[in-house]
Amino acid sequence: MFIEPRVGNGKQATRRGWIEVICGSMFSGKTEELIRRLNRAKIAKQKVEIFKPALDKRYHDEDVVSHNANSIRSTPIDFAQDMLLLGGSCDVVGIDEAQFFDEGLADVCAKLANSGVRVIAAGLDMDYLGNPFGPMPALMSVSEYVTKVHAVCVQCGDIAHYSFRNAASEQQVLLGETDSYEARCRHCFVEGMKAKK
Ligand SMILES: Nc1ncnc2c1ncn2[C@@H]1O[C@H](COP(=O)(O)OP(=O)(O)O)[C@@H](O)[C@H]1O
Ligand SMILES: Cc1cn([C@H]2C[C@H](O)[C@@H](COP(=O)(O)O)O2)c(=O)[nH]c1=O
Ligand SMILES: [Zn+2]
Repeated sequence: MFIEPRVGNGKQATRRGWIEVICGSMFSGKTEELIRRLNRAKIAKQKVEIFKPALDKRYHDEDVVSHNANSIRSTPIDFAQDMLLLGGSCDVVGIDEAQFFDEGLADVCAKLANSGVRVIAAGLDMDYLGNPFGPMPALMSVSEYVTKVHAVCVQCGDIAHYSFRNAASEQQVLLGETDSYEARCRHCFVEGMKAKK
């Protein structure tokens, strides 16, 4: 389990920020883990702001909601840049569905962290083809902490780190749940991709 770091010699003149990334496939518990960390920050009476891409309105217009119905209030925004205005005065900024943000995300998160904000971003590291998703690789490379969480393969019960798409669409962005996706291990993902051809 991720434990909030508290390091340093206590002589720092200014607040220090950092970036945490929670990544993995669909159903791997990214949103649950994000909500857990943000709730702990709220218990510590820290000022918390949560953002999600405006395009993700699967469960709720504003809330970030996990597959097992945990939720937390968030602000939907269109551009990563919007976080600078709203998140700059916070102790902690949470981001869900980070893969849907524009390529400016890593830079925005770095700016927030440099100004003393703790940034926690959750997102898919790979799309349905198994390719890196949007700004995630860049974000992971500038982060202090990367936690990869795993789902359970619905085919064989092994650990899953792929999101296998059952729907016909070949667009990278296709919002959905178990209607269109299943968590799969490497073996079952490769078998599924072969069967599609
Ligand atoms: N194949 C699966 N493997 C693991 N958890 C699953 C699976 N399918 C559904 N779930 C549910 O999804 C929850 C995780 O949801 P969530 O945090 O929203 O995941 P993510 O944000 O990574 O998609 C689990 O606690 C479990 O209740
Ligand atoms: C793999 C993949 C997923 N999506 C969509 C499907 C869901 O709406 C979200 C992921 O949500 P989760 O909280 O991680 O379960 O992303 C997509 O648009 N394209 C893809 O390749
Ligand atoms: Zn499997």
